[in-house]
Amino acid sequence: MSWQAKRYHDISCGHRVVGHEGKCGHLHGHNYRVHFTCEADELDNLGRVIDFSEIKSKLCMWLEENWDHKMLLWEHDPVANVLIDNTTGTGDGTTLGDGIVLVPFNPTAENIAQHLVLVVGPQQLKGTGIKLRHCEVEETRKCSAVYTLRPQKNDFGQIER
Ligand SMILES: Nc1nc2c(c(=O)[nH]1)N=C([C@H](O)[C@H](O)COP(=O)(O)OP(=O)(O)OP(=O)(O)O)CN2
Repeated sequence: MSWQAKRYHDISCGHRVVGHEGKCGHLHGHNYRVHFTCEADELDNLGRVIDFSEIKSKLCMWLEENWDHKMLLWEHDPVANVLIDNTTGTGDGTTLGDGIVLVPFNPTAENIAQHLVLVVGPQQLKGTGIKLRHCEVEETRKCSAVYTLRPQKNDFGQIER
């Protein structure tokens, strides 16, 4: 038996998809909606998977602090390498390199969802006994991608949820 608790969060990010056949290879942005699904085998003594406010503080706030209003670029993207070290002033106290976040993947919705489940979830939920099982990343209200953590077998061949 398992339970799931869900919360979504909205952020705005720039990105580009390296090698895209069409317009998505250009620098552009989205109002992303990210849906987090947390899972537990047991409920706590109040009957919760995890308090909704903890999903907010641990996962939604991670998005807010790390990615919101930033430009997500693949670390191997040649455009990123031009921008990241660029200290050319823009006249308002910022530089062209400000707000660039290098990520270790081409920033499609699929790769963003996978990174959140495999890297950010375990880091942010460490010690809680809760898993980030599933993440859906909406680029627009029409289009989204989903990554789901599959149950794995332990050394005894038992399914570990
Ligand atoms: N499977 C995926 N396909 C695409 C992704 C992605 O992350 N995963 N990303 C993009 C682009 O980022 C693009 O901005 C979105 O593309 P698209 O839906 O074609 O464009 P619009 O939102 O402008 O939709 P219109 O209906 O054409 O206005 C592309 N594909």
